[in-house]
Amino acid sequence: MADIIIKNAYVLTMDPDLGDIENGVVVIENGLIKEVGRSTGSTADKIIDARGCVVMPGLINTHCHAGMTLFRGYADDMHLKEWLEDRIWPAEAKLTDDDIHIGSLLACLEMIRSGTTSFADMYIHMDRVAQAVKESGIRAALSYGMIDFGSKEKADAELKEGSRFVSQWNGKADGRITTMYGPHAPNTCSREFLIRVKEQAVKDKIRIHIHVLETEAELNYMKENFGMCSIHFLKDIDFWGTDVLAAHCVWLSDGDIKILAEYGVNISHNPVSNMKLASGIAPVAKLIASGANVCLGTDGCASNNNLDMFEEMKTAALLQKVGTMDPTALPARQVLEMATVNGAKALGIKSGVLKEGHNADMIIVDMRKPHLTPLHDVASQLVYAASGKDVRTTIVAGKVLMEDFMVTCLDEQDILGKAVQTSKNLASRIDS
Ligand SMILES: N[C@@H](CCSC[C@H]1O[C@@H](n2cnc3c(=O)[nH]cnc32)[C@H](O)[C@@H]1O)C(=O)O
Ligand SMILES: [Zn+2]
Repeated sequence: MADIIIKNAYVLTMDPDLGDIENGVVVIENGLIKEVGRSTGSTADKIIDARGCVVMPGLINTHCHAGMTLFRGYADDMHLKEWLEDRIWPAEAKLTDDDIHIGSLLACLEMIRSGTTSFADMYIHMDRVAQAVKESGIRAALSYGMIDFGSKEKADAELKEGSRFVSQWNGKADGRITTMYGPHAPNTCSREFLIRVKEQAVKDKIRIHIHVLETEAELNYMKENFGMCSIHFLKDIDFWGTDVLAAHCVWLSDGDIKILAEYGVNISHNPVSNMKLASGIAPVAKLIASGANVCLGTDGCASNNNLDMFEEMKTAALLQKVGTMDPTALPARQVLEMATVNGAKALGIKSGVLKEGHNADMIIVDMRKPHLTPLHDVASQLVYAASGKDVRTTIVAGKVLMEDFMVTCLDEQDILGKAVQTSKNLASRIDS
């Protein structure tokens, strides 16, 4: 007997062979998808009737700083450099383990509510982020963010903590937690340090998550200090590969795009953050055309200011269209691929598609709403008309984390109360 059968659903499998199944079933057993099709002979403990709904792979947020939910609305309308150096970094210096735990639980709640089933995170106090992931039931690829600013002492300490985190948490929570190495960026980490991190990551068979060319200032800094941009610089030190997740990649030349595609680098596009911080427009259409794996992230809540991947999908499509002055750029299906299949590839997880043998990570979106009526094209509706608030049910590893808009995995009211209190206490500590 299976665990769950979802029936009467429009099944958006995101699998090129299976395609969309207009009135289909999904069968879940032992955390995995057992069957996807028009009907099933199986029976299950739990039957979910998804009439009028779409069942689809859960969305994968490939660039996040979950603990930063506590800074939602704390520092807006600023340039990245001042935003980080004058507001965010001094505030982060006052964050405690408990703060990060509550902030991460809040992030998990928000993601589960808005249809995200996996996220990639780079932050500090990562044990408590991992604890929040473990408790909530969501899936995540976690990294301790490392910055050395050219100091050998700092480099040693950061790599030690990064490695400790990897060895402590990789594969934990029944495999829902994977880990990555998180060197912050080419302009905050030294060349020597980046080389060491890459060596360690290869040795440990662990992926890498890094910010690359988010701003024009980084491009100028790299040119001044190394006579080349970050893409060529990282090529020069043998950093690139399919094991790397590079966030942002806004300031690329055509030559850079070729390099990223050639090395099979995974690129997390984060359009809302890029627009809010006025960082620029990443050449996503060109990257995809060149064969690069482009996925989608929200970035942290201090530069977004929410974790709604539906909003991110719509923004990605619109930004590419206006950026290239071409309304055919980044069509709805392609954006959905970025947020599902491509994200899974970037994190190295067997999710992002509804297919037998894959992780049972999926969401049910309720389409019986005024703003989702009439329904001519499901992909178009999901990207251009829906929002995270339309997600009715969220399932990760075969466990129902939210059902009929009720979060079942965490005590939502308790976390909301604690988050308010935590951010108040934090604000007064920052001011003192
Ligand atoms: N171990 C490091 C922290 C690095 S964590 C990752 C860092 O990325 C920062 N961050 C968040 N969003 C962005 C962004 O858009 N660009 C660059 N950095 C960001 C975040 O605030 C955090 O400080 C230290 O002790 O300073
Ligand atoms: Zn970031």
